[in-house]
Amino acid sequence: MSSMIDVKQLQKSFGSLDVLKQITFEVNPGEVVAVIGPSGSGKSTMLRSLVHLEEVTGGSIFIHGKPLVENGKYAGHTAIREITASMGMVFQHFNLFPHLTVRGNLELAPRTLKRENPQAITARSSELLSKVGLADKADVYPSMLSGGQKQRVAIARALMLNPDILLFDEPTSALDPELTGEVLRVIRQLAEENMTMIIVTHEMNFARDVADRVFFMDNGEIAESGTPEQIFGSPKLERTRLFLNQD
Ligand SMILES: Nc1ncnc2c1ncn2[C@@H]1O[C@H](COP(=O)(O)OP(=O)(O)OP(=O)(O)O)[C@@H](O)[C@H]1O
Repeated sequence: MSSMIDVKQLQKSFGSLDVLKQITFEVNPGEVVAVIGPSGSGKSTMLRSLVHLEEVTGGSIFIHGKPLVENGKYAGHTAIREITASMGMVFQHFNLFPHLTVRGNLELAPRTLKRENPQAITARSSELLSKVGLADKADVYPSMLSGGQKQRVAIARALMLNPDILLFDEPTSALDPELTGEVLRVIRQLAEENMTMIIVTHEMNFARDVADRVFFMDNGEIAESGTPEQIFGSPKLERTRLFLNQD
């Protein structure tokens, strides 16, 4: 089985700060990977590198076997656009466009790309808003929504271009505790539908339940990786336990 995401010796520095130190991992189709670890360990930078929101300083990223960057050398603009279009990203702070309605947020990218006719795009945005339980919010502006609703809109938006990989950067960290459940339910449903996902999260119970594998990042490295049972259950993983106990 060929891997969906193949990262080799990924390296990223900001000046003299080595944020990613030769990170290597693979993600298989349909796999859900939860990334945990202390603040500043490089989780966001790793995720953002996959969708070219950060340029790495060394190493390789292959998506579906296609090189986004190989040994530190980036593919051309067209190839980068094609490769990153197969991935959707959901951010901590939703990043919705405030001047567009919910439906406008979903339809902006597909309308700009003009790959589908407008009727097909509208049918798809309606379908995805139903999927995240917000069919009745199509015509409202983001400012009218709760944080949990905004994040569900952001997830629906990320699905509009039919990605086969979804990346989540702390999707519930900006939410009041009572609103995290509705967002986690949507992510769990996507996992049941076999969406390939990498989820950076501080929700340990969620990571334990939904992930096939857990990466524990520390100081720019994947310090430990394994099944949730291995990561959360083994007394051998001292560094991980220390972090989990702090949380
Ligand atoms: N644009 C930047 N310029 C300089 N340093 C940066 C930049 N972006 C991130 N860093 C640094 O890189 C390190 C890793 O940051 P990153 O956001 O990837 O960590 P993280 O594990 O996601 O942390 P958190 O859980 O707090 O979001 C931090 O020390 C951060 O200060």
